[in-house]
Amino acid sequence: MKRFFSYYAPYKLLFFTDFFCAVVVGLLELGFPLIVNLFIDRLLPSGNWQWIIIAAAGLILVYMLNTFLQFIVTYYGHMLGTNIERDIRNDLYGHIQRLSYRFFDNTKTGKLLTRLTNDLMNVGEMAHHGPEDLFIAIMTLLGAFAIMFAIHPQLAIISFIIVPLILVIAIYFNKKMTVAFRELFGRVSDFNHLIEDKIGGIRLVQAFANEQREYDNFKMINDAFRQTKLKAYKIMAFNTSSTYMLMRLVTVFILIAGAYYTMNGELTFGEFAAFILISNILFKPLEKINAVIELYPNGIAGFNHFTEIMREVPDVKDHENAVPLESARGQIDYNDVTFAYDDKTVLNSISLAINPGETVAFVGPSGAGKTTLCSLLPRFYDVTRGSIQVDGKDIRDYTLASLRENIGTVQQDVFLFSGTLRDNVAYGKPEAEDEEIYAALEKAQLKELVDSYRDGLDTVVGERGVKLSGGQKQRIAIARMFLKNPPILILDEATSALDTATEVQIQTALNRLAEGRTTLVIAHRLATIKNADRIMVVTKEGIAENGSHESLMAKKDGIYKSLHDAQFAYQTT
Ligand SMILES: Nc1ncnc2c1ncn2[C@@H]1O[C@H](COP(=O)(O)OP(=O)(O)OP(=O)(O)O)[C@@H](O)[C@H]1O
Repeated sequence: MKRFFSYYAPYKLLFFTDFFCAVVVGLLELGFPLIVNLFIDRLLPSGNWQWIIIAAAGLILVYMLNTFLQFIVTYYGHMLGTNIERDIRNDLYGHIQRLSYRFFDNTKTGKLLTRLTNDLMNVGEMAHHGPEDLFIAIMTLLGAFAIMFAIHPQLAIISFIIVPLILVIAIYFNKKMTVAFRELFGRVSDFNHLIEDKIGGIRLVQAFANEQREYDNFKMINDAFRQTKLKAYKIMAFNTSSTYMLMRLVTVFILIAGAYYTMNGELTFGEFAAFILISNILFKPLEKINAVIELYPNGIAGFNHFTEIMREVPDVKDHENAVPLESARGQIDYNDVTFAYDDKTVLNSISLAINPGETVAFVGPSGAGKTTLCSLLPRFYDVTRGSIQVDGKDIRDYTLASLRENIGTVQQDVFLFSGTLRDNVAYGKPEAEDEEIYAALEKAQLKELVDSYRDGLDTVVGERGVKLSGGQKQRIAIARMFLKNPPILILDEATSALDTATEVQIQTALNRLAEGRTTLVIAHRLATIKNADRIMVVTKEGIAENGSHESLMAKKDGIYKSLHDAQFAYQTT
């Protein structure tokens, strides 16, 4: 709660203006029955039209003022809620971005989508309506009671007897709704996950002609979503209708008891009318309290989900005395490195040294841990035991941002953002001039292609770059690296076969990119790494072989030699 209210701090003025206007609106509403009372008991018997018109004109002024205040309450009140929603969303997004690979390995994107959208909309609604409506409702109830009590204490007490019962019922249903809405939120997030997964993979679905199966699956989840929603709405309907019934009972009570007191001469006609009108006004705060109670579970569930994610601590982060890595020379040392994903040990006591400017290729069976080994260098994960050093210093002693600025990664599965070519190439250097971008494209063997597009650098690449071929995407990733110009490179070689011309283009671009940088290549096709300074064979047991292509080929029963021979035999068949 403390955290929730801290979001109001920057908007104190907005909050109090909105609050003040809402209080005045509530008070002015209460004035109307009193004016009717005056009308019936004083002005009507006097027969003085002048006073009647003055009173009517006064009433119009009051209504105009109220209309203006209502506008402020509705607009600025929602502005308050939206501002808070925006701030919470910014904090959440900022935090999510800092979380480590491990978090994303175990979290569904659809869930995060729900947290950032639906959940926070509900929090915004609660932020606006929660405290304000509750306070105004309680104030109006007390004000109404005070007026009724001043007119006729006994009738006032009779009218209010049911109010606590209405509140008790509302609280009872609120508890039930909290449970129902929590379930509903879970369903929304499953739903978003499903949509994200299946629409993202629509090409695969269509390629396997699995539309019907996916549609049936979707219908099933959609139905479960509907069921959960109906459950929540049923509780809501019980709450609304039982409260409505009890509130109408209040009117009947007032009618009967009021008629009795009026006939006994304890109440004037005007006071009787005022009582009935106030009982109608009474419904408003009760309905408001009810609405807040309906809103509350949504908002609380949303805010709880928010705090849950905010409590996630990134397992890879800067330590207090971390220093920036300026421009790395590129000396890399793995010292007795062991690494496990959760409880699955992938790397065991690996030690290796790479000299500045050297190109080292990692080869080995699939799943041996080549990618994992390289992803420890930019600290996508931290080592479980041992240490990795860059230029003689533990990478955990450098600030994370500076370490990653010094390392460029070209992944086998190139990710492009939906935007233009310029956005994607200049992603690592947004301030780059067009000439620089073109120079990078040239080095990546892509300039001709970009020139052939009518929109040049402004060509839209489609979602995840669907409008480009695999080879083109690879070269965009390479161009990105030319622009970023890091001293250390990690190249996760594409496994997919490209045509010879494209392969030659990419290889030329990669060789050029590797020049003068310390380069770690995760190699799948051995033909491409013959010229690497050194080749290391990674197996589940560790680095099994280490040397140049020639020296490894000279080993009679060497793993590299057998891998190489097997690939060569496969390619020539
Ligand atoms: N994020 C992850 N969470 C849990 N286990 C993982 C994760 N990434 C990889 N693994 C597991 O770690 C092991 C090593 O995977 P890695 O991708 O490093 O191997 P690789 O040698 O690069 O394989 P390939 O040549 O097929 O790309 C595999 O058994 C894999 O299943």
